[in-house]
This record gives sequence, C-alpha cells and structure tokens, in this order.
Amino acid sequence: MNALIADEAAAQAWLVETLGVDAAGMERLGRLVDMLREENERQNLVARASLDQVWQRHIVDSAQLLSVSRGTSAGEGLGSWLDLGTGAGFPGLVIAALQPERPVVLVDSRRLRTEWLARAASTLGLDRVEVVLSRVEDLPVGTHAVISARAFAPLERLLPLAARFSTPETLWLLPKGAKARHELEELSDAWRHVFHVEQSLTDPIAGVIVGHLLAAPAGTSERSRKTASASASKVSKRKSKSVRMSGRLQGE
Ligand SMILES: C[S@@+](CC[C@H](N)C(=O)[O-])C[C@H]1O[C@@H](n2cnc3c(N)ncnc32)[C@H](O)[C@@H]1O
Repeated sequence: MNALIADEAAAQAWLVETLGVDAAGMERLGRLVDMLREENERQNLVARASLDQVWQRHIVDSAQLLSVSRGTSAGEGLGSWLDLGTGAGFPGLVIAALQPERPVVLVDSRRLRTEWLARAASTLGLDRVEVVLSRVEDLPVGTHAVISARAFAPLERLLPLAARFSTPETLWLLPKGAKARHELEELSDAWRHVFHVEQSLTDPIAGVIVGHLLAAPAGTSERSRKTASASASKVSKRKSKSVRMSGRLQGE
C-alpha cells in the first residue's frame, strides 16, 4: 500500500516526485489554490477549515485519480473526462490543470459554482474545459472515456443517473469517504461491473471506487434514453436550464 500523505509539504512533494507534475503544472495548481482561497471569501465553495490542508484535502485528493488510472487505456489516453457535481472544482478542475490537452466537462447545477469554474478555467488558460450548468438528470446523452464524481451521490443513485454517459471501456473514478466498500457491497447484483476499491492516499479510512460498468439492469438504458431525450427537448425549449460555458460565460 502507498504511504498516506501526512502534510502539505508531503502533498506537494508527491505531486512532483510521484505523479511527475512539471513546473508549469505546479504553477497552475498554485494559482488555482490562490483563486480558491479568494473566491471562498465570496461564496462557500469548500469548508473554511479544509483550506488549511488544501493541497492534501482537495488537490492531491483529486490528483490521485491520475495515479489510480495509470496503466489503463482511459487513464493513459486523453479521451474526454466527465466530472459530475464538480462544485468548487474537485476533482475535475484539478485534472484539467494537470492535463490541459484533455477535454474535461465539468457539470454542476448551481450557477455561482459554474460561473466560478468557468472563470478559473479561463484564467488558467484551460481551453479544453467545458463548464455545463445543468442537473445531471438533464444532460443530453454522450459517452466519455472517464467519469468521475466526488461527494456527489451514493453509487446506487449515481449509476442510474450516469450510466448513459458510459460504455464498457469508460473508466469510473469515484473518490468516496469511509463508505466506499460498503456502497460497493450494497450495490444490487443487477448492475454488471468490475469495480474495486483503492485506498485513498489522503485519508486512512477513505477509498476510491475504480472500474468499469459493463451493463445496467434490464430496462435501465431504455429509461435513461427516454429521460435524456425528454430532457434534451426540455433544454432546447427552455434554454436557460442548461448553459454551456467554455472559457467565458455564454449568454442564455
Ligand atoms: C457536496 S458537493 C461536492 C463538490 C465537489 N465534487 C467536491 O468534492 O468538492 C456536490 C455538488 O454537486 C452539485 N449537485 C447536486 N445535485 C446535482 C445534480 N442533480 N446535478 C448536478 N450537480 C448537482 C452541487 O451543486 C454541489 O456543487
């Protein structure tokens, strides 16, 4: 097992020495941390106390997904990465800062958060980032190489919501707290998958659910397709429900 990252210095050292982040990548992460601290004075993005350990609790906690996915084709490639319920930017914005060539889609239902995400991505020059203001339920279908979600929904609720963005090749990376193993054990057998739990590098009791969804329970994809196409037409009729932003905010 990898050693746990015990403090802020160890977190930054891990990024450089183990993950191999170069000077430009560290500079982007440093600017992201500064911007996050500033924005957190305006809106409640992350718990204030967590900023004392921002490199451990948020940056490395997100970046560890790249380490977990090493050696997999989805992890090694630069296929599209979908992050659901990105909130303050975790893990999706950190992934984009570390892999600026990869298309990364950040989805959140709260306008202020998506405005922050679009502003931060633009300031960092991350022009492959797309920020989508939408409920996940209302996102049109589209498949991705990687799907991540941190602190968004329990597995049993997340899978029906997000299965339509997945193929059997899609790599799912789900940082969970202490309930990772329990959530996986409790998942209905009707979901065919090859998920397992990796130990988190930042928290001794947390795990990351990693793997592939092979098949949804019978009837799920049809329901998802119907939901998605109904949602897509709802979005086109009421454009304000889903706003895509890339670098700068687009008008509704
Ligand atoms: C607990 S926060 C986690 C944020 C971030 N992933 C993190 O770990 O710091 C959950 C986020 O999901 C967003 N959210 C909740 N329900 C959603 C939905 N149905 N569709 C899209 N975003 C949603 C919330 O606005 C919030 O920003």
